Amino acid sequence: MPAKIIDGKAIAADLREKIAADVAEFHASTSVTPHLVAILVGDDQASAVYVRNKEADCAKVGIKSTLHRLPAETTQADLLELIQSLNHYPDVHGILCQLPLPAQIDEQTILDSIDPSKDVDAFHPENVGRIAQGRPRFLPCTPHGCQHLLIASGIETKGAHAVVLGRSEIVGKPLAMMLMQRGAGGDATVTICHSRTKGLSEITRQADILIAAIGKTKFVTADMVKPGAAVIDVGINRDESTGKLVGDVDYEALLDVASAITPVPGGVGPMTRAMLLRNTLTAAKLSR
Ligand SMILES: NC(=O)C1=CN([C@@H]2O[C@H](COP(=O)(O)OP(=O)(O)OC[C@H]3O[C@@H](n4cnc5c(N)ncnc54)[C@H](OP(=O)(O)O)[C@@H]3O)[C@@H](O)[C@H]2O)C=CC1
Ligand SMILES: Nc1nc(=O)c2c([nH]1)NC[C@@H]1CN(c3ccc(C(=O)N[C@@H](CCC(=O)O)C(=O)O)cc3)C=[N+]21
Repeated sequence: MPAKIIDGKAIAADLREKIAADVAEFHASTSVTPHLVAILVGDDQASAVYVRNKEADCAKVGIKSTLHRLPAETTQADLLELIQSLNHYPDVHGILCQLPLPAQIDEQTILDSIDPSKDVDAFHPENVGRIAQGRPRFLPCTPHGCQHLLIASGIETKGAHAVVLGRSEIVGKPLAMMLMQRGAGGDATVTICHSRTKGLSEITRQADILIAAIGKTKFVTADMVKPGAAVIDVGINRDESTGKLVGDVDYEALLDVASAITPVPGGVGPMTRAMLLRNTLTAAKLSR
């Protein structure tokens, strides 16, 4: 039987409807419009896709959004100054600084400078620590999106072997942490793989749930997947020849192996954006 295609676009649209209602209710009782500020330094490709859709998403749910586009040669001091001013500005509830940043800027310094109560990416060490301890303020958008896709598709994480490919601070590491936590969308037995992992395909073949977040086109092939596994493809890569967006897994081949799979586009990407809206509302509530 061909894999069930997990429709991230539709699941994200459902989430947005709920968020729009919550934003309206919050506004009715406080007169506050949640406000998200995104900062894009230079023009990374994946970031450009993200930015393109973010503004429209915000408008759909009644969230105000502002984009600061800074040139690729922006200095760290200038970026820090902008973030400091946004930290102090009461009308700004969420701050997101797009990664990666140009080489002259130290990412950790920048992420550490964002007020943790406005940190809608959940990248600040205080927020990461809270996630690790199982008492989150914000959940990171992409991992939360993946987890929600599993829950909404009825894929049991409890007791499942989840294999996460990739250990980045933005996707792999926090996702592994969340899948391991007690409760809904958690209670999985988690293995994390990275570029130094030996015998990768033996490990991926043990996965009931396989999550690919490595940034390599069609890296996960059919022989790496156990028949019946659920596959979540986080990758957003540009296919050199067609110019289209493609994931980290060989989607066509996996349709005959997996029990469920997310497409790219239309899988995790829209979920990331929906979770960002949710976090912006949470940040606005925190500011009261
Ligand atoms: N859909 C969405 O909403 C989002 C999508 N993305 C996409 O997800 C992908 C991953 O992003 P991100 O986590 O930021 O990427 P990073 O480049 O930060 O991390 C990639 C990870 O993959 C590992 N890796 C690389 N090559 C291999 C290999 N051959 N075998 C095993 N592991 C490998 C790396 O290992 P090591 O640590 O050893 O270097 C690293 O841990 C990208 O395509 C990105 O565009 C990202 C964010 C959101
Ligand atoms: N601080 C920070 N936080 C991030 O969360 C972050 C980041 N920096 N840098 C870049 C990556 C990448 N990322 C994407 C999110 C959604 C889509 C997305 O919406 N994808 C659509 C594509 C739709 C289209 O083609 O326009 C889809 O997959 O269906 C893509 C990429 C977030 N990231």
